Amino acid sequence: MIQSTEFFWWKFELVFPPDVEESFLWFLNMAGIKSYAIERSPDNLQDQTLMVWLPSHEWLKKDREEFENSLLALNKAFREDVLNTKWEKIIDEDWSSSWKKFWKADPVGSKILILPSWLELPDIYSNRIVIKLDPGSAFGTGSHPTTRLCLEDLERNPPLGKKVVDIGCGSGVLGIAAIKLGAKEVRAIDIDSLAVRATSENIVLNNLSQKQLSVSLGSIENLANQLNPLSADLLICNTLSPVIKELAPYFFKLTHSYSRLCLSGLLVAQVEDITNFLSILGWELIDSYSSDNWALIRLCRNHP
Ligand SMILES: C[S@@+](CC[C@H](N)C(=O)[O-])C[C@H]1O[C@@H](n2cnc3c(N)ncnc32)[C@H](O)[C@@H]1O
Repeated sequence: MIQSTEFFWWKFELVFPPDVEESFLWFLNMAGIKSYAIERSPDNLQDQTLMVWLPSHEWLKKDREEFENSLLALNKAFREDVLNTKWEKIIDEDWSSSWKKFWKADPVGSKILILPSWLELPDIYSNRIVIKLDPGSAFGTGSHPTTRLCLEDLERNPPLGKKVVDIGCGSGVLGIAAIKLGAKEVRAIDIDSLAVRATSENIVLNNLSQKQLSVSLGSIENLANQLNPLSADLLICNTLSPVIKELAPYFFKLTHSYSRLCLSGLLVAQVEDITNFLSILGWELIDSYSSDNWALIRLCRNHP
């Protein structure tokens, strides 16, 4: 039995270059770590600091050493030099408020504002479409380039009156944006129960109804195998390239002849490979956009 006085958080910090972020986030996901924050340089080009908060009773000395060694080995694979790491004991502090201080109201594109739920709307952004977010422990603060690419794409191609499916919804940010930009209905799904909880909470925060935006736990096959799968006009999926490849065979089942796919989470270098892969499954590239080495692609069906 753990006494409350014995409990504390380990805050671990690691500085890393932006081009290896995908690998580090993938590693954290694999290690089951969902509570982290990243402090980025304003231009997203300099080294950034990853912070994770680990409960002391689950992360004993050997676990922390193993974790740090695996991260450093990953880092070495990309760079010759080993970057500094730091462990800090955080006593009497709730991790969920520790990372909140790294968040600000964040304008995206020309119309959207991501507003952390604990902040007031700054006057200068009062004419923007506000998406209130409390990400809980789920990915999707809107600050990651892959999420921004999706939000900008929704802004460029507002889904007016459309039915949308959001696979891997994280905090629900994309589904909420889709509704606020005119979508009729969004079905969101995620394999992570924390993401489903965060999305449910963010639906309420943004005064949306379950009819507008519904969320469920599972993967694409759960949606596709439902008695009445939604025939989506737009399918959004922001996750990594290997996951998109796994999900792709289900895209036809959830869409119709004139549907569009909006896929993000890809590295620019992966676009050609994934486009060729999707072409075999009946999807044709319409557009691609990139930011900081990340890419988003839009596709339509190349046959009915
Ligand atoms: C990069 S995050 C994107 C979150 C949010 N959509 C955004 O754009 O910020 C990817 C999300 O996909 C979820 N995910 C990964 N594999 C999945 C799968 N096979 N089916 C559904 N969700 C999945 C993860 O749990 C995570 O929440």
